[in-house]
Amino acid sequence: MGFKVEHISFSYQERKVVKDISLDIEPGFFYGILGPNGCGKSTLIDLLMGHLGPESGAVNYQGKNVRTFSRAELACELALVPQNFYINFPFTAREIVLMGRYPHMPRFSPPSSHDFKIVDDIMEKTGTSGFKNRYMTEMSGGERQRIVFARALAQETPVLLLDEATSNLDIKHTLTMMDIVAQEIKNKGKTAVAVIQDINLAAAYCQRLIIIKQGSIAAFGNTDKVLTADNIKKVFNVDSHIYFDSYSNSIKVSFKKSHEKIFDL
Ligand SMILES: Nc1ncnc2c1ncn2[C@@H]1O[C@H](COP(=O)(O)OP(=O)(O)OP(=O)(O)O)[C@@H](O)[C@H]1O
Repeated sequence: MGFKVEHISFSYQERKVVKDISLDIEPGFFYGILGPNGCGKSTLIDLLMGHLGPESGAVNYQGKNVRTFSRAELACELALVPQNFYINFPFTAREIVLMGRYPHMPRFSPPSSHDFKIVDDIMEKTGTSGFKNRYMTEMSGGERQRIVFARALAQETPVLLLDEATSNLDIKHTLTMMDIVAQEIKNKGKTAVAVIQDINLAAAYCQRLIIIKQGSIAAFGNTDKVLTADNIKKVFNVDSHIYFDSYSNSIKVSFKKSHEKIFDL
């Protein structure tokens, strides 16, 4: 059933940043959210997660208002890789990934051998085993981001929400993370909704795009239908050329720089 978002609006103080958004997010697809800085992408993720409540309209998940789920219930359904993850307590990387198992553990019970196996398998898969005993407070931004991704996988939820989850990652780890998300969708029928700044990365992985401009939906649909030069111009005010790239087997966007050639490259 997925998410049914019905006419939601949200303001910070007096300023409306989400304006009458309606969306159906069907299970089993990779959705990308694109749009300029400050257009409301992270706020939309917070509304989907139930962290924020809309001032009008509703976010329904599996036919029920997301705000009526308990925190524990939601943690078994939705896992978030946030844009920023701050921690000042010296947990090790493995302890953080193990936190992804908490929603599945009976109250006051220690983690089982099954929980530890899931954690260790996921750390292996995400290439994070090498620093499992290191403190999160002593890791680089990209290393921390990979651990928070591993924690979200350990939660074993049907839905993954990613808010610029690859922003600190090098190209190898970016592709690894996106491949893992795509496999989770294909093999386990999961749903992913990812805020992505890199339009070409979204084009390569996302089956459907939600393009936002100033808090409203500018375009929504299959990537090959909505990723057009017209939409990019309308939303980002940038000229572009869209083509199919057989090497990456995906749509690519080439952007026009300023009209004057600045340097000879
Ligand atoms: N806690 C807050 N209080 C007041 N205004 C906020 C708050 N959080 C965000 N905003 C404002 O709401 C608008 C939407 O913010 P949001 O973080 O959703 O944008 P975004 O599309 O995710 O941006 P970016 O691409 O820069 O991450 C922005 O103008 C931002 O300044």
